[in-house]
Amino acid sequence: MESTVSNSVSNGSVAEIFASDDKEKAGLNPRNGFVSMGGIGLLKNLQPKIVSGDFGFILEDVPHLSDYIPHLPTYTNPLQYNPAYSVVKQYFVDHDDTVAQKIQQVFLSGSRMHFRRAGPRQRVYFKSDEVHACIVTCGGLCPGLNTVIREIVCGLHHMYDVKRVLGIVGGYRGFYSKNTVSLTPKFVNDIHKRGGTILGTSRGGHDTKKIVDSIQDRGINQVYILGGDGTQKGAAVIFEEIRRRGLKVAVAGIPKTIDNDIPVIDKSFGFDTAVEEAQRAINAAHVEATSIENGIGLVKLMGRYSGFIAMYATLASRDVDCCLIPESPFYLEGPGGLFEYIEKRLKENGHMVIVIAEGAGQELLSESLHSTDQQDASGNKLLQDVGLWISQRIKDHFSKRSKMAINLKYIDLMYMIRAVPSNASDNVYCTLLAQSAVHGAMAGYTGFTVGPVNGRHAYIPFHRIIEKQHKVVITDRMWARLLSSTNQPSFLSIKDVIEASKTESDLLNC
Ligand SMILES: Nc1ncnc2c1ncn2[C@@H]1O[C@H](COP(=O)(O)OP(=O)(O)O)[C@@H](O)[C@H]1O
Ligand SMILES: O=P(O)(O)OC[C@H]1O[C@](O)(COP(=O)(O)O)[C@@H](O)[C@@H]1O
Ligand SMILES: [Mg+2]
Repeated sequence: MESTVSNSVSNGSVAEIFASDDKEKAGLNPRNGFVSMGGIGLLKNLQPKIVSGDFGFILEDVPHLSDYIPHLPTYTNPLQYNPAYSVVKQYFVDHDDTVAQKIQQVFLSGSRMHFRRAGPRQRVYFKSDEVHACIVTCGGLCPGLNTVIREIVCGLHHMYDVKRVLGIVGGYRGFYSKNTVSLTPKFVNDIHKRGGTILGTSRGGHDTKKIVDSIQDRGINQVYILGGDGTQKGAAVIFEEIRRRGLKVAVAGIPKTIDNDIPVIDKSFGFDTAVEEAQRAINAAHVEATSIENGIGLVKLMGRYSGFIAMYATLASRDVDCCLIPESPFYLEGPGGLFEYIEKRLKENGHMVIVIAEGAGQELLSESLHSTDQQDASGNKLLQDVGLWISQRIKDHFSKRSKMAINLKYIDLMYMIRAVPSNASDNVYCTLLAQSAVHGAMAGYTGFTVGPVNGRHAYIPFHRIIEKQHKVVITDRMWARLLSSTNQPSFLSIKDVIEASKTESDLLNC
């Protein structure tokens, strides 16, 4: 790969080019595109590692321990002698291997953003007996957390002969306020069959100094952090503090979000399991609705700011007549509103199924319930129960203003879909994530989140994961597919469409 940084260097190794403290001395000018982090002022020192090549090729690289620790020794990767791997053709990922962010491209136009491809490297930056790893899980539950924990422990042990892995109990605050647990392959053997996280989790409690002190005091040199957007923000701050102290500690993030709200990656683990689990409730709602005159089955699903679970569960089921998500505003009364649509559907079919994401219609609730701006310990807005509210509004409307007698059954599925163990495909996905994270840390990469981009696992710098939330784009084809599958009105005004197009171009630019 012919690579240049601001037109001034070519043919250099990426890690060499960005032995970062030298880059200003060398007169290089990596693109100074630091992003706004929403409250993480500390990250202002972190500069993206950008390498440009021919024909608009851009590699957005991840940090490496050798960026800030000179003369680090390297070692032959022990996988070279592992009978399972040594027979695999091209087992090691080449230094120049990258993954394209977009596979669909307008001919010869624009830049082509790439990430570093995940996987084992020929040389590693840790000796097996030197590694002291730890794993922590933060934020809400998600199917697959235990599988990732298991596979990090087993991957370190079986592939790299690493014996010392600590479990940090109870999320970030566990670093400084709880005892740790020693994780061995035997200890984690069966945990993928259980929902939740064997390590426990929490919100809030992110104290950077105390966490990094604990890492330093315990002699930990690889930190695996499982969590959603909030957790990855926390991981980015931890990484920066570790780098400031000049510690040889690799920080690897594994994205966890049942809402699928993390950008760049194709999909988050546990999402498929959640969608599958939602099918059972939608089926139940459908059975209830079809068994009684003018039956309405209403199912509330998770999705704080992103309606992916509701959208995919609806598309998968085909029994849903209306899907309401946070990204698509709707209204109740008058022509084109929800009540009118319900009446029409009941007249046509005699029953109806509605799926609603927890974050949908919050602006309508605030108008009628005078909401207070309460937050959870992590600073996430606490939402009002849209399911109960809308059930009541529908009942009131049909009892008072319409002559139609309805029978509404409300199923709140919120926590049911995230406490279950992960399904087969999520288990495989979790295994790949865990192994990619282990390979990356062993190879000395740090300050990265791992995840599939167009089907290939890649190392993605933290700032790309946390700068925006991944949301359903309602001017996109997927939402159009949903509308044509349910036949529901779009509820959109011209103003909403313009707003949505703006969001779409923001997302495309991220
Ligand atoms: N901006 C931030 N900076 C540092 N830590 C954060 C930040 N946002 C969230 N965290 C921490 O990350 C953890 C999980 O965040 P939370 O938003 O609850 O869940 P999730 O990671 O699933 O989005 C919490 O311990 C929280 O304190
Ligand atoms: O676990 P809590 O605090 O009740 O929070 C529920 C929230 O957790 C989620 O399941 C996931 O949120 P995170 O990914 O931020 O952890 C949301 O869908 C939901 O709003
Ligand atoms: Mg979150």
